[in-house]
Amino acid sequence: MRVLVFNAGSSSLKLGVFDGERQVFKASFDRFGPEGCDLKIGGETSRAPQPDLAGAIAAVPALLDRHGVEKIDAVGHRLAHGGTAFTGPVRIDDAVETRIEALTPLAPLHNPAMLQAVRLARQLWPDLPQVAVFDTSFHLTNPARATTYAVPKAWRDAGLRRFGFHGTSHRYVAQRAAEALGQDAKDLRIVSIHLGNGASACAVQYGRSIDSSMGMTPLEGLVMGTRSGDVDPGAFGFLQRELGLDIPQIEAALYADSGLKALTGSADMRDVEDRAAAGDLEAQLAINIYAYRARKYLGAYAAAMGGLDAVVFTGGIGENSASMRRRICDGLSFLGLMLDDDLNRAPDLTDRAAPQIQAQGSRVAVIVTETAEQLMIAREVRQLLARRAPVPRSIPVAVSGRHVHLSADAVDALFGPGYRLNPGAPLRQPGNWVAEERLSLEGPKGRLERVAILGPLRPRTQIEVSRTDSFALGLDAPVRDSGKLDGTPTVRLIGPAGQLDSNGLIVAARHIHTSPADAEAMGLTDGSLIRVRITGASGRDLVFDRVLIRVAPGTVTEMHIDTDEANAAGIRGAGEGELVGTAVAEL
Ligand SMILES: Nc1ncnc2c1ncn2[C@@H]1O[C@H](COP(=O)(O)OP(=O)(O)O)[C@@H](O)[C@H]1O
Ligand SMILES: CC(=O)OP(=O)(O)O
Ligand SMILES: [Mg+2]
Repeated sequence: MRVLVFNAGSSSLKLGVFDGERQVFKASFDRFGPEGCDLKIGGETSRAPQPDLAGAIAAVPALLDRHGVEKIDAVGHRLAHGGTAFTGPVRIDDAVETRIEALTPLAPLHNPAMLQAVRLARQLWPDLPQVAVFDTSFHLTNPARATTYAVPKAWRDAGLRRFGFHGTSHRYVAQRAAEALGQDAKDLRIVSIHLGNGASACAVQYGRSIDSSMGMTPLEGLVMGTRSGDVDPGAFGFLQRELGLDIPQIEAALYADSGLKALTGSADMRDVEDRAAAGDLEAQLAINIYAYRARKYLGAYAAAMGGLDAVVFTGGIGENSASMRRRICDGLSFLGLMLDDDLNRAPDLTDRAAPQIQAQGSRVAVIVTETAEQLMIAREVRQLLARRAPVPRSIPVAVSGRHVHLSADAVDALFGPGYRLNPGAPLRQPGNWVAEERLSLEGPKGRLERVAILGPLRPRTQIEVSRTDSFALGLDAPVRDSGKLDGTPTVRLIGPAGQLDSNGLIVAARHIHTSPADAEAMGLTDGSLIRVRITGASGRDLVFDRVLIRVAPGTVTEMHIDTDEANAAGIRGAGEGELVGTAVAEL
């Protein structure tokens, strides 16, 4: 299948034609100005007359004609804002186009050009499938504590929340970094730093985005080409009182006349670096501000994830500016992150290489790689068009009350050296049981008594509670997949023979255990995320999105939810779920 991809950014238009994974045509327009722009085709750069993005998009049909690009089977489009409505790629029809248009005020620098590309392509190829891929959807896994602004409820009810952008890029480079390290992204805590004209950092914890520096709009966070990134919201009142500016004026200036452009007169990091090297003090300050902001987010995300395994740089600046990478990473040896200057100087990024540039002995890997938004969009288009609808079937639902999995050391500490737990009632998953023994949990706020212990023993102690329980304990338990325990809070376990302070306190992410045969029959694969409708006698039916599929031989198909989720769906003990759709895949 040949897929044409439009990636309209805020300062460039990138085009790609992909035959499967192979890119057969590549072009980009950038550095727009009144006298035209740079047009890159393959590796050749020439000047073209288009002064802006709109002109470049209008010039695409002639460009494709000139280069004999034909026999396209589908078209993919990058869209910046998908709100909460678009959780993954979607076939574009009139209704989808209207919904995308409604989101334009939230991405005024991006959605208009992107929509222009959509309209042009739908006009040119009315019979081809057209697919929108959204920057925001990768970040829909962010927990509420990351997406919620502390503002009046009426504002939040109206939709004010954080989203995050550059999701296609963060997803690709995090995955690429994991591959380069020979590890599974599900075992890594990665900070992805995309520094293009727009810039954002993203915390990718065990394969999922848990936070990113852009917010409701692509204005929050890092310093960018023409955007401010973080500013005190108190600035709005100040600017109105002191300069008589109204909100549209302030907003327009924060999007288009701030960032590097405001600090130096040029939005282009190449110019800023050249001027700084020639002794320009404003350019030097701009570089310092830019790097300092990025370094702060890097440190913040290491803290948010409870540790850091890898940092990956991408985007025009992240890929090409060794000095910016150096400045961002300086002073982070306390995190175990040290750069190697020689490796950093000129990493070879050809053929999607992802070289490591950390120093010997650095605990944190540092990777540079070219982003591949167009390739990812082409993949998403192929996958969406090939996707077999999941085969609906009913799935038994089990409600997991609070429980603990203990290590052998923990059993010794709590029940006495050499103690063996007594297996009681068997669980549905073969080989698993509830022990006859119980223990207590204690946190700074309170205590939970008679907590169940599940066997067999595990290499690491893991304590699974509901969100409500975590507040009763006074601890902030993160939502995690089983076994992903680094950086989790410590809780006191109290047994008859002793007590033990152990980390490993989590709220278990909802999931479905299934066997390879059942997964095949349902059209599902390990690691995919699906949507399940829970039906019960209570009439409080609920659709759970993003339920993780865990395929393993010898398992009985069963969905596990916690007591908070069960209460919300009005089920007790056990219930039934029905597979109703597939959500976006994770990394
Ligand atoms: N060699 C380089 N050194 C420093 N910055 C560079 C270099 N090459 C490109 N850049 C910067 O990359 C930014 C554009 O990034 P890019 O990812 O292409 O933009 P977009 O967000 O529009 O896709 C510009 O600020 C440009 O100056
Ligand atoms: C969302 C965003 O900022 O995109 P870009 O970097 O292409 O401007
Ligand atoms: Mg970009």
